[in-house]
Parts: sequence; structure tokens; C-alpha cells
Amino acid sequence: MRLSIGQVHRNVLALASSRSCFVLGDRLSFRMLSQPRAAGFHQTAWRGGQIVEDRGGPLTLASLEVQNRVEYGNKEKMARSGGPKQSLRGSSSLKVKPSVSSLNVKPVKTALPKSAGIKKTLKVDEALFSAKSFEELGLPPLLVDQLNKEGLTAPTEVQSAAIPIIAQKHDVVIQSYTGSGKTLAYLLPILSEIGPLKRPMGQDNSDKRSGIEAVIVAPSRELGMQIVREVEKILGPNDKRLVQQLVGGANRSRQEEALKKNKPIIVVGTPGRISEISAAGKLHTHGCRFLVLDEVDQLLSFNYREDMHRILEHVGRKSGTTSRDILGPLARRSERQTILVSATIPFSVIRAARSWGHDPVLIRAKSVVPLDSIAVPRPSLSQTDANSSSPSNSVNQAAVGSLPPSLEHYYCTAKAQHKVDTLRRCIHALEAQTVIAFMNNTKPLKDVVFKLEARGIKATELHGDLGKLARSTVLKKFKDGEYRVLVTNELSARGLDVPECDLVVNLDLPTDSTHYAHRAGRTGRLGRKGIVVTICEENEAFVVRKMRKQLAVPIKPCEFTEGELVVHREEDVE
Ligand SMILES: Nc1ncnc2c1ncn2[C@@H]1O[C@H](COP(=O)(O)OP(=O)(O)OP(=O)(O)O)[C@@H](O)[C@H]1O
Repeated sequence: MRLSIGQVHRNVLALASSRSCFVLGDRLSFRMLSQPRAAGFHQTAWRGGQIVEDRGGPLTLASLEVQNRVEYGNKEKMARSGGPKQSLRGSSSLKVKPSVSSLNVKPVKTALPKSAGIKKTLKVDEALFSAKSFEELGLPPLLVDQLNKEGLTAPTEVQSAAIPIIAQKHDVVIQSYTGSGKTLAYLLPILSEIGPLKRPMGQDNSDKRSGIEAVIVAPSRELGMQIVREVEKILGPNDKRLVQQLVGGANRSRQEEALKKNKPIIVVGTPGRISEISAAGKLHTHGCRFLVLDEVDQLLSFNYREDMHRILEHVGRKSGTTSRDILGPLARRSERQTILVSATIPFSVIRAARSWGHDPVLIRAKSVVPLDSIAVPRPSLSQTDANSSSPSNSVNQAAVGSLPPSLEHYYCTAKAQHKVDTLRRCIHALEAQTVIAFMNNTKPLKDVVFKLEARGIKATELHGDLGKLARSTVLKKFKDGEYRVLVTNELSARGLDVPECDLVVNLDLPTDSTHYAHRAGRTGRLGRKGIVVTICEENEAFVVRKMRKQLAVPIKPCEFTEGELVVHREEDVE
């Protein structure tokens, strides 16, 4: 069942850079979506919000404060962490003294700003959000069997929300915190429609499709390969050739040969490589039904604009149609379903999704909202000085809610030359077993590895200057527990799934709170415990405190002495 969409008055298919994001298209007005009648959907109410100009600050969905909570009845609420409870391998041994923190730390006040406009709410059947099994979500039996074989028996919250909505053919934006299972949230509805595990076709609905039916784009090779492995796992060993990786750094002719020989139905790759092979005429995606942009806010940044433009123009677009097609942009859009995914969604992504989307909706763990109902957030005073060197104190709405609730955040100060020693003490005090330490540049990584090794801690480095093989070997060894610490840069901040990671350390300050959120999200995956420690210099501590406000999470001051984590009162350090 589909929501009807209003008339598009204007669609400018132009690459317009807006701060870090480019926006394809814009439109002046949309009629409110009609009430969907599909099971589980009930439009409840909307209140018109004030539309104001996007001034380019950290404007995001949450800043709209759309009242999009699902209204629960008396039934038990799902745990915020979502998803099935798992054993806390590795993380359970983390040594934290909660009594210390609860006694000594003053709670941080993190008030959200006033709403810029509250609009329409869709009420989604509570049963979907509390689905106990994949069957309840209507996945085909073969797919459910395969998931069960892999030990996946219950959907996470975001999967419960996304699977039925994507099955209804909506274009969607999925925003849910790191490690909440977003990958399967989009893969499962896709694999319900294509490939050997899909739902049986009706008699008059014979499946005549062939060729590539889904294109998944990710910003890094590591994330691309991780998604490939996830698809392979579900397809099983006999059908794993149906997914093909097209990531940069690997041999391109081999990828092209594999495309010809294996005839995959899904390709997963990085923007550069996908658009390169497409431009060479070796990747035929015009009949493609699904386009997924994983880590969409990064993919729509200026760096990728040309490759992403090509991908957006070609995937799922019948050849011969042009942007001036007489059928208009909506008809062209409907040829593919577009799925945009990230833990952090700035408003520029919403705007782009509205422009491309066919009945686009925003899916979060407990809510589904038509994108049309989201008003442009009102810029706060401090957002207008977003370019100033001092970070704003206002909440970064793109990143609020992007962090798993199970995370604990601390910061401590140390002189630059003592940071590695502080890291060592931190690892020992917390008894962390699988640690990711982030720095901002590539060069110093080796030095930190050397110093850690000299102190008896097995460590390795991961960065973009390593070849593809070296990168995957390092990652595999780290995941296998051969190294205790992975010292890395921003390359590993997004999407990397090392479930055992129990500690993330910032040895350099992340550039902003969005970067903090993605780095932090490498631990505390799927409801596990995780600790994030930022080691900064004394004169940088104010930046951490500002990030704390922007993210609306407590980041507590601490130190590591005599093998213990000691948490300070805030007033002792301010
Ligand atoms: N229903 C499920 N049951 C058990 N494990 C699951 C389920 N769904 C996902 N997982 C596992 O949870 C982990 C995190 O999932 P995933 O990488 O998709 O998170 P994410 O939300 O995309 O995180 P990020 O924002 O960091 O990219 C993975 O190891 C995945 O295999």
C-alpha cells in the first residue's frame, strides 16, 4: 500500500554544494501524504511546522523534534538497546567502578532546544516494533530458515521498523544508532524480493528479471567488504557468487570478469569503483530495483559528488530516459527504490531524499515519519557561527541519538608526550581486551604502535596508505584477537563492526561531534557494554565538554591511577 505524493513543482537536478553535502533537486511544496491503509499504519495527527531556511549548521532530523514516537499501549516497552541480548564476549570483563562515578559525578544538563516545528506523526503498529521473530515481519520462509541457521532469530528494533516499510516499496531514510543492525534492516527486505531466498512469486507474476537488481554503495573498502560478507552469509556458500564486490584498491579487470562470469544480482562497492566500471560500460544497472547508500551523509559529501552523481543518475534508470523525460522526475524515480542509511542524518540528507524519493519516509527504531512532514529546523544562534573556530555549544541534532545507550564516556587530560602511557594505563585499569585507538593523521600511528609494543601490548596500525590485502589482513588479525589494540585513523570510524571491541580511545580529538559519534560507535555494538575514553591536552578539554553538550551524553572527567579508573567531579576540573 502506498502513500500518495503531492505534486512536485520544481525539481532541479543540479549539483549544489551545501556545506559538506550536495543536494540533488529541491521542491517548493508537497501535499501532505495521504493516510496509508496498510496493516500497521495509522496516521494520527500533524501540526504544521514553521519552515525556515537551512543555514547550513548541523541541521538534522532530530532537530525537528518531530513527535514521531510510536504511541505504545500498555504493552511492555522494548529495551532501548534493541535487538536480541547477546553474551558480552570481551566486553563483560571491562573494569569500571560505577559506584565511583555515581557518587562523584554531577549529572550533565543536556536540554534539547525548542522545536522548530512539530508535524505529522505516523503511528506504526506496535506489534512490528516488538516483533519477536523474523516470521512476524513477513520475511519469506527460506530466508528465515537461513537466518536461523546463522543464529539470527530475532530482529532488532530498527529491523522491525524498516523491514515492513521497505517491503511496501517506500523510499526510506534509516537513522538508528551505531551497532543497532542497520545493515540487515535493509538487506533482509531486499533479499525477500531478489535472489534464491525471495518470497515465492504469484502465478501471474513470473519473475523475468535478470541482471543486477541491487546496488549498495559504501564509503570505504572495509565497510563494502563487510556488507559483502553479510550478504554472503545469508545467501549461503552455494549462492555467494550472486554478490560481487566492486571496491577500490582491488583488481578492476578481475572484478569486471567476475561480473561477466558470475552474473551477480547484488553489487556492493565504493563510489569511485562503481562509477568507473559503470562509465566503462561494464556494469549494467538500468534495471536495478534497489539503490542503497550506506553512511549516506558521508557519501553525499563534496568528495564523492561526481561519482555519486553518476550512480544516482544511472542506477535503476531505464536507458534512454533523461532528466527532461516527459514522464517527469517522479516517474523516473519510481524505477528504483532508494534506501539511505546512517547513524547521523543531517537535514541536507532529508532534503535530498525528499527530492529523489518516492513516498519517502524516515525510519528510526521506534518511529516512521513521512519526510514531507519534517520541517527545516530553525537555526539556533550558535549554529549561525558554525564556521567559527570555536565549536558551538548547541546540540548537534544529526548526532544526538546516534550513540548506543549502553556506552560510557570519559575524558582525561595528558601532555602530548604522555598520551600513549595514559592509553596503557587506561587499558589496564579497564582491563579492556579489544581496543580501537583513533588518531587524526596517518604518520604518528606507527609510533604509537611501537610504543605500545615496547610496553608489552600487542598493537597494529590500520590506515588508507596500506594496500587492500594488508588492510584486510590487519583487520582479520585484530578481529581474531591477535592484536589487543588497533591504532587507526578516520578510515575505521564508520561502519566497522568488531563486536568484541570493548574500548574506543581518542588519542586525538575528533574533528566534531559527528566524528566523535561514529568513532565511539565502534564499541557497544548491539547492546554490548562499551567505554569511550578521550585523552586530550589540558587546553583541549573545553572542546570535549562542548561535544558533550552537542551530543547530549555525559562525558565524565577521569584519570587512571594505580590501576583504577577514578572519576572526578565536574567542578574539580572546571
Ligand atoms: N537481528 C540480529 N540478531 C543478532 N545479531 C544481529 C542482528 N542484526 C544485526 N546483528 C549484528 O549486529 C552487529 C551490528 O550490526 P550493523 O553493523 O548492521 O550495525 P549498524 O547499525 O549498521 O552500525 P553502524 O552505524 O556502526 O554502521 C553486526 O555484528 C550484526 O551481524
